[in-house]
Amino acid sequence: MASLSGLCSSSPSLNPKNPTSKPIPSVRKDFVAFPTRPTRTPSLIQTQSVAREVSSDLSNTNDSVPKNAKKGLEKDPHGLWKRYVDWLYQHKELGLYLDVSRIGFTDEFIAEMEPRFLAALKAMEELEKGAIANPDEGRMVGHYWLRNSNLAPTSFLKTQIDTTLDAVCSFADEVVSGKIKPPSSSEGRFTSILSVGIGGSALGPQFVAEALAPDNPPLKIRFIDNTDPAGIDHQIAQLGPELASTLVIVISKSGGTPETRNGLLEVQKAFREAGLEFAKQGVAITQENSLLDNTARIEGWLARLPMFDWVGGRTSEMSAVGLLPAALQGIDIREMLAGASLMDEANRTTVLRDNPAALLALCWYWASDGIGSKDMVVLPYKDSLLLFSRYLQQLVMESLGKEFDLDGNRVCVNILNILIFVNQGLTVYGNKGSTDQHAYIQQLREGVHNFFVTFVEVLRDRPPGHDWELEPGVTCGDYLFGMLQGTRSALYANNRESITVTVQEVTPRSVGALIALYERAVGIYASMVNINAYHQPGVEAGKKAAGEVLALQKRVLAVLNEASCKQPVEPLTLDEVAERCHAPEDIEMIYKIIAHMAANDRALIAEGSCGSPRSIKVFLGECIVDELYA
Ligand SMILES: O=P(O)(O)OC[C@H]1O[C@](O)(CO)[C@@H](O)[C@@H]1O
Repeated sequence: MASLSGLCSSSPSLNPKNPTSKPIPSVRKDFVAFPTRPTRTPSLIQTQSVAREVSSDLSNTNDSVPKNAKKGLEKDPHGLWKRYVDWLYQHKELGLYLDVSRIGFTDEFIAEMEPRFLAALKAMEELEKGAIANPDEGRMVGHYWLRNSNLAPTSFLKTQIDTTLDAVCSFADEVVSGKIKPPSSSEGRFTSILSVGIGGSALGPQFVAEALAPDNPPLKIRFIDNTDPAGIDHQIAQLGPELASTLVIVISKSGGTPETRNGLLEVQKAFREAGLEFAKQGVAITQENSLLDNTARIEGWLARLPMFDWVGGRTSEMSAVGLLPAALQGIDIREMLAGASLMDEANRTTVLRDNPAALLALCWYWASDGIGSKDMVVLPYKDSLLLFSRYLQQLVMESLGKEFDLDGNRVCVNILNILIFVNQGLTVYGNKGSTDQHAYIQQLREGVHNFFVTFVEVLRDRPPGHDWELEPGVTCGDYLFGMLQGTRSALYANNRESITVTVQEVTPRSVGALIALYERAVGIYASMVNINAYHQPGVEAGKKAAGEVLALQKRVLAVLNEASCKQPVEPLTLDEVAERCHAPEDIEMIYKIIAHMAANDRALIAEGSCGSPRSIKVFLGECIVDELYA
């Protein structure tokens, strides 16, 4: 019998199909139920988060989840106030507070986690010094250098960072001042930005625009962040004649992401149709010599700015990716960088109580048992921070959602003396308060207990001089405040844990600090659970499968085209198409391809209907004489 605490190697004998595997017991924390103060043990996790494989004959195990029992949450008001004061973190210069008192961690837990915390900080130190912190891709991880280039491990990298920042600032200044202008707009200056990019090449700029863009920015921003043709058409239609004064920023680290390429091609077509010269209005932000970079260089685009190999997409907000769009909207990017840098500084201390990112990571670990057994609901009580949860979704989930740890093992946990494999991750969702009060907070208060909350509080309601009392002694912002505090209390009363991050105001400085806080918390948490936070192997699987679907579609088209070029036209059943494609096992996908083409008038159904796949006979509307279809 193996030790019952730990990380397990992925031995083939643990395959779910292996007959030696035992069924997963249905275990829920609620089974250890106490009416007011539930005692939870970290080794009991919710069934929805457990993996499918179980074995009681495991080797190579060690600690994955501390075994100290979770105590009930403090409910005594004096005890709670003491806990609040004892653990309250404040960053004076940033005006940022972190309250972790409503997470129920114990002193024993902190003591038990200390070695991991210190090891994680050591790993962060190495990372900042330029270690290959992303071993799979053999890359350094250098987003922290972006806000303090003196930290860059070589003078070459420092110069790259400084030069790029200067280039971003001067290009933005020249565009905003009208020195760089669109070639054929009556406006005489650029008025809009159309940002084309996806994932980390969109989410940061979207979050920052929503949070910080002034009401009347020098350039308004729009985004194309998908390959949805209707969505793209909508953005272009909304621009209308303003396309002539629109700066198109195409952002892709790799320079080869299909959705972004498609967005670019669609926008270029719109430019052609409007009689505009795209190159004079196009900017590329990408790695040197990527496909996008080469295209931009050959076509002579207005500007090209670099993305660095050592900056991941989801941590690229402080690179040209986030800085250029922000600067063009009149956002003070040096303040954003300063906020991030101050936060980074704070997160280097080995004193846990003074390290906000480590506090966050420990809370996540406690609340989700170090295996993501609970979701993180992010609730900013401020409209302008609406996109924070969406931004964090990628930052956290793409970083932490991993099957294997850094040693190539899968995590396993002990549930009632049975070891169960779990994949790592931490689910993030949320919108904003108090809007969500009228949507899903009912479930948070009384429904399935599978989450912890992060409240984001902004102390300043609106700029000075604009406030008024809509009833005696009470402003609109007081209501928002009351809703936040009320929800926090009501959730806690029902044993729902929460963290509260408070900032004075939503400013470039505080937004920079928030981004830096979460970037570091993710890094520390990943170290604590021994995973690579900086790669995304799972995303590749979906991309590869999408490529295979498109390759199959081309074969389907060729087969249909051949039959449709016959005289008379030969409508084919799905079985016939699959057989001629030499892909009988892909018949369902072939059906979906044909149904999609038929819905878009690119294939004609001769017989039957898409609701009865076996009845379908299909052909193309015209015979295409093109070698691509051969
Ligand atoms: O900037 P790129 O290379 O276009 O990638 C966009 C996004 O795609 C991903 O690689 C996932 O597919 C993200 O990590 C990244 O932010």
